[in-house]
Amino acid sequence: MSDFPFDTVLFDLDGTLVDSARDLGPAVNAALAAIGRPPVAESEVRSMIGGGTDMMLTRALEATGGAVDEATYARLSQALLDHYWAHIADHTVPYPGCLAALDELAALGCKLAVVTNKAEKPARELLAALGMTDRFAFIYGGDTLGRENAKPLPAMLHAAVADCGGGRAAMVGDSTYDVRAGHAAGLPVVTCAFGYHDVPAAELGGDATIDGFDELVGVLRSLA
Ligand SMILES: O=C(O)COP(=O)(O)O
Ligand SMILES: [Mg+2]
Repeated sequence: MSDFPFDTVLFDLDGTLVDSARDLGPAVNAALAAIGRPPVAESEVRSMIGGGTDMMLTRALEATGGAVDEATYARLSQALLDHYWAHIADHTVPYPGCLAALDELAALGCKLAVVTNKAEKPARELLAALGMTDRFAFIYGGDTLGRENAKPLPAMLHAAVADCGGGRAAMVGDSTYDVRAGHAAGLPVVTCAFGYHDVPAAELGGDATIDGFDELVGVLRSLA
């Protein structure tokens, strides 16, 4: 029996397991270009990720001249998804040390699951493209339980923990959505300084922050 304090560890995807801004940025810029808007810089896109691709599009439109009518929005949302689907893993990679940390947690007997606001289909496609699918017992996307149940609500987290067999669980994420969802689910939350957020990770209100995946297992032990 492992003395590790958690049975289940839930992970956010974008900005936590994988650095995906270099593929999400061009996708949102393809949508903006369709209506003649200027592109947003990658540094700016990074602060728009975390609420799902529609939230990213809404924020990019606000930053480049304001909202558009519903029909245009629907067209741009589809353009973004089409571009993203075609380039989902062109540049996206797991963060340094991520795979080793997942191996270590698995060896400690932890069940691992993904709880992302990215829609489930592209989340699965991305994890498959990176050869990461089999590491996770369950993969929840922002639409798996209906968009209205995406983070910051805790529904996906509750479901994923139950799927993993219950027990002691922790959440690892990079944004306010993750901290709020984790705490609403009653879980300790580790935030990732290397991810996407508009305030420093240490100010997101999580229980601990890591600067790299080499710190994750030790930090989780310290949360016991
Ligand atoms: O697609 C997004 O904006 C966010 O996805 P995440 O929940 O994995 O950070
Ligand atoms: Mg994220």
